[in-house]
Amino acid sequence: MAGLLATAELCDTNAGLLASGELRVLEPVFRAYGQRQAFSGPVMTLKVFEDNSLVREALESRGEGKVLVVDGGGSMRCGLVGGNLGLLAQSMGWAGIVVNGCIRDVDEINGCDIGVRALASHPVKSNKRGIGERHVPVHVAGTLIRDGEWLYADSDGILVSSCEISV
Ligand SMILES: O=C([O-])CC(=O)C(=O)O
Repeated sequence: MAGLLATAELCDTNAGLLASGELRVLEPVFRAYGQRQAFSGPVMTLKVFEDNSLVREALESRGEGKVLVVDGGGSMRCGLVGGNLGLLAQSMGWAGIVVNGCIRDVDEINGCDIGVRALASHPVKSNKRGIGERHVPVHVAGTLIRDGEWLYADSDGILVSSCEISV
């Protein structure tokens, strides 16, 4: 796709970075949502548990092409992103959202011009108590992801790199 890097090609041409761990592959546990099947950008991390206050707060700021990585601890008990937050992410210029947890309002999110990856959907909303951490290293799908690293997602999978990779 124009302007986006294919993850398979990135892995083929950066075997050294893969071996050193500078380039890492998330375990293939995600479902794809949103209009953008492929997306990439610098990462902002959040660590939360069944509370999406910090997710809303992050998406209310300018995305500038960034990818919001939300480590929701893999909870299967509520959705951390819904249709309103999907629209907010789109209007604030986020490239995508990766959720280690669930989302809801799937049909609405699928209409948004962003890329979304999540473990599953769940109809229940999350708590809103403002609890969580911003910009902390997170472990998602077997992979360490640090704030400011680069994430590349397409139909084949999701990669995280310590620095931006160009072809
Ligand atoms: O606000 C929430 O909890 C998530 C949601 O339903 C939405 O974004 O529309």
